[in-house]
Order: sequence, then structure tokens, then C-alpha cells
Amino acid sequence: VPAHLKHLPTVPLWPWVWSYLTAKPDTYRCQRFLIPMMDKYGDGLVLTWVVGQWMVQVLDPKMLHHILMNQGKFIKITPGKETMITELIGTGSVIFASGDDWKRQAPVIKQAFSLPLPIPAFVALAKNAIDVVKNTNTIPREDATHRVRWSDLAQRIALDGLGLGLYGHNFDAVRKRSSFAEDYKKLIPAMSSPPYVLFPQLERLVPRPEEHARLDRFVGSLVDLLHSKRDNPGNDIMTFLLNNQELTEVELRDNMATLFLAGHDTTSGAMASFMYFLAKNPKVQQTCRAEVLRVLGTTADPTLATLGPDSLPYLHACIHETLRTNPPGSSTTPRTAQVDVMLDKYLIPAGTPLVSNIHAMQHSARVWEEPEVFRPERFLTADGGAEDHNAQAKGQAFATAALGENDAKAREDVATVLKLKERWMPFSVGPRKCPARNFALYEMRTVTAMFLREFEWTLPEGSIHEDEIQNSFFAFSLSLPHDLDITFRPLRQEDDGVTA
Ligand code: HEM
Repeated sequence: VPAHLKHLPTVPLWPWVWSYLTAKPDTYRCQRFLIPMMDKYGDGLVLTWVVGQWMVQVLDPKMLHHILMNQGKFIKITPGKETMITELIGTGSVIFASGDDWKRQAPVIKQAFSLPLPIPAFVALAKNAIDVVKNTNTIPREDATHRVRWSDLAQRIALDGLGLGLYGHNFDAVRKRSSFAEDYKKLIPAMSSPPYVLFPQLERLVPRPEEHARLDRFVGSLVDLLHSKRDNPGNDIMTFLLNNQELTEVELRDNMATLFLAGHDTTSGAMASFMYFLAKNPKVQQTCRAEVLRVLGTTADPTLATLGPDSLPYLHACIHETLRTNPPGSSTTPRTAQVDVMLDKYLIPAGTPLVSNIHAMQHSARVWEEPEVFRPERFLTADGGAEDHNAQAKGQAFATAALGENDAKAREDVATVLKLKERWMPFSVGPRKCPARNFALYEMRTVTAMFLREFEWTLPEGSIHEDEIQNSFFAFSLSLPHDLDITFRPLRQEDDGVTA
């Protein structure tokens, strides 16, 4: 450990590095190394070695807020150019921008995500997915169940959701094999290869021409899509960005790829985890289904109004609890302090990289009661309403206000009102909070609500997830369940008594 960081609590180097080399997911490192540092020893931050450098993992919610709210003081780090992920998304998009660059791009992206949500497209997508499940692995009529690799189907749902919402393009990946989806699926293990994640310099020393050719092909398809949007504009986010004069050609390309990466695996991981937690908690599943059936009935298409948190507070709470228990982004992208700062009792020297560890904070017993228990009721008030609904509106107002920074009143509101928000932050907090959270949440609400009224589901016997959800190793701090099979049982039989 370099001398200027020696005063910080530190995770032992070799077990930590070994966990990367053996492809353990971020959630393992949180459970094994980080949460105990906070819960046993009260350390709100710890030093670790990630991607070839020493990096502070921030665990304490107050410190997290301090960092994420003060983006003038803590600026994002532009990642090294050699990783495959950087090759895919570039460095010119909003997610890595800082200072004036971010202030120019962020309002455009936020405006793009305030376009009307494509709920009818989400509904059509959910219907396709329901058909696919009903046509998968049909077992004879006395046990009409369908065992589905849900983690894969959730990815295809997310891809089609992004295709329709972002690009106005139908990949039709839920129903058909899509070469775009296949290429991306093969890119994931290459981008997440542990030695290359840990030592990005390997890309130069031990090149992987085949993987890079696949990556080029994939980026080529994205760029083709961008060009065809110019000729065929629509009501989608990409058309909005193309019509806006603020973004350069490179920024357009990088934002297009970033929105894909930031939106695809996060949303699919969240949908996969939701099915898992409700499979493991049949009573929660029943309660959630009863609410959905009472509000939506058995056939009416859900709408923006019927899918809202006031209309379906229990579903809203289940999604919140899913995102607390297995947040798809286990930590934010790194920031660095511009000047020496004190975080609680720790001096953080200028230039030290910091990541805000969302997963560890959302699992700390200092912050949550029985953090390992899946309990949606945490997010409900006694009258069954969604407790943080008002807070959400306030949070949004704050985010807007914070674009201009230093709005003391908004800051005060956050401190006094957002008690739950201080602890629940799967979309991060502050001005750089996920601009697409409503897009993701409404897609999840549509798909999960429609599945709830169509099927009941369980984990199949012998599931690798029986004891605990198994996430795969992924670059970019993503924690997503892998190889998750779900057994679906239709609630209503088709006319001929056969399900497919
Ligand atoms: C359940 C789904 C999602 C989760 C949990 C999630 C989570 C997050 C988090 C934690 C951040 C903050 C990252 C940081 O500061 O380092 C973020 C930022 C971002 N997300 Fe999401 N996200 C989701 C869905 C989406 C979708 C669907 C899109 C786009 C289609 C998207 C686009 C973005 C962008 C562009 C940023 C960067 C904002 C900025 O830096 O100003 N996300 N998201």
C-alpha cells in the first residue's frame, strides 16, 4: 500500500485478487470482505486493489451521499482505453463526462428520458414473452409446467425493450434468434474475462483478435442503426438525440453504445432477480399476484396509470426490495477527489479513486434490519401506500435543482425527507442518478405484473440458486444471476386444456 494511503483500513491484497482470478462475483467480495469491515469494525470505507490500482470502496450511506451529491469535488475517472468495454462504449458519453462536458450532455439525456414511456411496446413485449414461455418445454397436461432459462429470456426482453424504446427498432429477440443478441451474448464473457478485467494491459500483451473482431461487428451494427435512424426518424430516444445539436458525432455514437450497455444487463438482471425472489418467497408472490389481479383484472392491458406505485404499491415494494437485495450495479463508476478531503475520520488524499459500493451498503446490518431477509414490507407504510413515493418526487426535484449545484433548500429537503433514499440507492443518488430509472422501472412493472396474472412460478428442483442467488462475474460492477431456470405453471388452461 502506498505510504499516503497506509492510514486507511485495507482489505488483504491476495485473497481479494484471488477472488477476481477465480471469477467470483462482486457480491461475493462484498459479503466476504467489505460488509464485515463495516458491520464488525465500523469502517465506513476500505481500501482495495481494483483494475490495477488502489481504490477506496465507500460503504457508509452518509459518505456515499456526500460523494454522489458533490460532483464538483469528486469527478468521474475516464477509464483506460485498452479495455473491451471502453472499446465498446467509448469515453465520450454522458456516463464518463465531467464538469462542463457533463453539464452540456446530461440535460439532453434527461430530456430524452422524459419522453412518454413506451408502455404499449412493453405490453406487447410481455405478451411475446408469455407466449414463448407457454411454448417452452411443455410437459403433458397433468403437469403443464414450463421450465425456462429465465436469465436468458430476461436478457432478450431487455434487448427488445431497448430496441423499441431507444432506437424504435424491433430486434424481435424474444421470439426469434437474433444475430445481434447472439454476438452480444458471446461478447459478455470476453469483456468479463477475469485476468483482462484485473490487468487491462493484457489486451496489448496477449491480444484477442477474434473477440475484437466480434466487438467491431457488434459496434458496426449499432452504428448502422444510428445511420438508419437519420433516414427513418421516429418517436424514440435516439431520434431525439440526433435532432439535438448539443452532441457531437462521437458523443452520439458513444451515448448510443452506453445506453445499450447501461440499460441492457441492469434491467435484465433486475427482472431475473425479481423472478428468483418471488419464487423463493411464495407468500410474497401470492400477495403480489392478488394485488395485480385486483387492480388490472385478468385481461386488460396495463397502462401508465394502472402500473404506477399508487396503484400497485405491493408490486412497487417487491421491485424495490429486489433492487435492494441484488442491485444490478453493485457499485458506481469510480470518482476521484479533486483536493484532499475528510470523509468522517479518514483523510482521502487528492487523486485517490473512490467507488460507492451500493451492494455492501444495502446489505449492512448497521443500515438495514435483517438485511439478508427479502421483505418488501420495508417499503410500505402501515396503510399499504408506497412510503418513499413522495420522496421519489422530491428526489427528482432535487436532481434537477442539483444540475445547478448548491441549491441549499433542495439539499435540506434531501437531508430531512429522504430517509429511505439515503439507504436505497440502486439507481445511485444526486445529479448523476440513473436518468433512465423510470424507463427501467416501468418496463419491469409491465413485465412482472403481466407474468404474475398469467403464471405462478417456482425454482426447479436441484436449482443452483436453491440456497442463494448465484451471480456471475461481470466487468463494470454488474451483478446478475446466471443460468437461472424458473418453472412456470399457467394459472388458466387454454380452451383445449393443453398449455401450448
Ligand atoms: C434496473 C435498471 C438500472 C439500474 C439498476 C441502473 C443503475 C444505474 C446507476 C447505479 C447509475 C449511476 C452510475 C454512476 O454514477 O457511476 C446509473 C447511471 C446511468 N444509467 Fe442506469 N440503471 C438502470 C437502467 C438504465 C437504463 C435502462 C438506461 C438506458 C437505457 C440507463 C442509463 C444510464 C446512464 C446514461 C447513466 C449515466 C448518468 C450520468 O452519469 O449522468 N440505466 N444507472
